[in-house]
Amino acid sequence: MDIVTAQEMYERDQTALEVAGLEGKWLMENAGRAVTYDLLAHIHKEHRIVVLIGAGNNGGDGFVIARTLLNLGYDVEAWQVVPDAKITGDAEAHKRIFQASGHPYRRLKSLEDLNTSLCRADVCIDAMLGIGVKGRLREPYADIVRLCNEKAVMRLAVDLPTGVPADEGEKDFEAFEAHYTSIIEAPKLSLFLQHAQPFYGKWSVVEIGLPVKQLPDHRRRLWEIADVKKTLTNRDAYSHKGSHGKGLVIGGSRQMPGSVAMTARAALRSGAGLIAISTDPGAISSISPFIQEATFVEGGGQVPDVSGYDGVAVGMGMGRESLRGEWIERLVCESKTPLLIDADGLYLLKNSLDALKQREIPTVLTPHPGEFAHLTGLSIGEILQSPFSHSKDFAERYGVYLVLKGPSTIITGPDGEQRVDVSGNSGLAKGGSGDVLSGILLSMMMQTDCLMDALSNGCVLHGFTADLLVQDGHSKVDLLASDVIEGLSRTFRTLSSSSISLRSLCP
Ligand SMILES: NC(=O)C1=CN([C@@H]2O[C@H](COP(=O)(O)OP(=O)(O)OC[C@H]3O[C@@H](n4cnc5c(N)ncnc54)[C@H](O)[C@@H]3O)[C@@H](O)[C@H]2O)[C@@H](O)CC1
Ligand SMILES: Nc1ncnc2c1ncn2[C@@H]1O[C@H](COP(=O)(O)OP(=O)(O)O)[C@@H](O)[C@H]1O
Ligand SMILES: [K+]
Repeated sequence: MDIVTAQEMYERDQTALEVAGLEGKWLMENAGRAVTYDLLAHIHKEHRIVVLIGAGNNGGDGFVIARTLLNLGYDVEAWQVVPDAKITGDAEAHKRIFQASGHPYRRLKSLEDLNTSLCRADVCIDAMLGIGVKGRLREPYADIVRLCNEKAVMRLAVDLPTGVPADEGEKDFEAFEAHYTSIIEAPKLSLFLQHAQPFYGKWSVVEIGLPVKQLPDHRRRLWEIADVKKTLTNRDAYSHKGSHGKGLVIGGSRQMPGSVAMTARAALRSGAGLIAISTDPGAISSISPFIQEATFVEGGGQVPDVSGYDGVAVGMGMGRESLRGEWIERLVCESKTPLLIDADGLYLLKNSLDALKQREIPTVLTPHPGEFAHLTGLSIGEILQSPFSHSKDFAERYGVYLVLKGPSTIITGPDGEQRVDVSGNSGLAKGGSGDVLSGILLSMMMQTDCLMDALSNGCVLHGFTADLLVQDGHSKVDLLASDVIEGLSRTFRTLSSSSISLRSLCP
């Protein structure tokens, strides 16, 4: 599923008009009807419904929604919250259809009247503003939004909750706090931003009839379990351990032995053929009981020879001694093996970023926002405000694959292509989750030809496993990173079972 900016959404409309002759009025009818049928899942016949209609095309959708609900026999009060002169174009055409259908509407004269209406209502549908919002809300929207947010009604939003910008970059806004948002055609960037997502509540996307094969490809999409199923490579009946990748995990220390153990075990649980661990000799005895299938290469003072491996993951639990920084630089400059750098490795990489540009073999960096802030010199706040553009700038500049982790993980390729994974839950907000992810990613990197697919699949497998575990057997409180490793077996069994509806298991 594509993810778009406001500008890209307008370009899609334009393409629909130019290529398929689909006029705005038709799209508005399609959008309004699709949203209505989507919202019906949350509305009962006895509910009293208020539909709030604003000045632009989102308001036009509102007239279609109000008409459709009234046609179906629901109890609806349609409120036009701006003067008549503001309703123009396609929205005005739909207002005329609404009136011609014999339905009444109310014009906002005082907030008092609307307040009375909202006090009686069970459901409030926000069709005031959508992707056209610019800057902070002006009146009457700001007052109306405050009024709605304080009422004990179910708040449903059309396309975007009024006041939430479609794009990244803006942080200070006031907005309608929806319990549910019915998104038109494609999610907008703000759905994946930590400061904007809560305004959407739960959400889903409705299709409105755009000519999908003709639309511009903005190379930014949501990656879901269905995509994983399509792209995950099968295990051949005649394969041998060498067919599934020989990986090396470099890291761990006497103080932090668990991290490499989890990375190695997660890689093997995700199908890697062979895994070796290069670590401090003093850490081996505490790691080996946890992962009997792995072999050991004595690490410590030396840069290990990585030439015999199909993939290397480096940095977890390694410590931050500057000597190791020299290693990382040598690995980056000299190794001809795909490299994944995480945790302390990222910290140490900071002084060698330019070396990344020389590499001809793929490099994957897997920072959380704090590590990405360290790498870029930006603040965590700046990263969270505009994660898509900062990721893209960085990946293109240094020629790397970047996995920016979080509740919405953004995977960016060196050519700027982006994928978003929203699987997972706050049970993963615990030390060790990132080490497990690195192991899954290492395994996927060695088994999938397309690295973007490998990384996107790895992120979804990690999050999906955590989601399965908290649905059954665990809670978000007790979940451990090592539970996720063991939970992978159920995920892979689920993926290979056609009898289970995967969609029903998605969050
Ligand atoms: N393919 C599509 O994108 C389709 C979009 N449709 C709807 O059209 C919407 C976009 O329509 P518009 O471009 O008219 O945008 P909006 O419906 O968001 O409204 C723009 C209006 O809001 C006003 N406005 C902007 N910022 C404001 C602020 N801070 N305070 C107060 N008023 C402000 C503008 O002056 C303008 O009158 C979408 O969100 C969707 O709901 C559907 O009708 C049909 C298809
Ligand atoms: N609240 C959350 N919802 C969904 N996923 C989360 C959440 N918190 C953390 N995660 C996931 O857990 C992992 C944490 O990685 P990281 O911060 O590197 O952990 P650590 O280094 O402590 O092991 C990432 O994959 C991240 O996407
Ligand atoms: K809206």
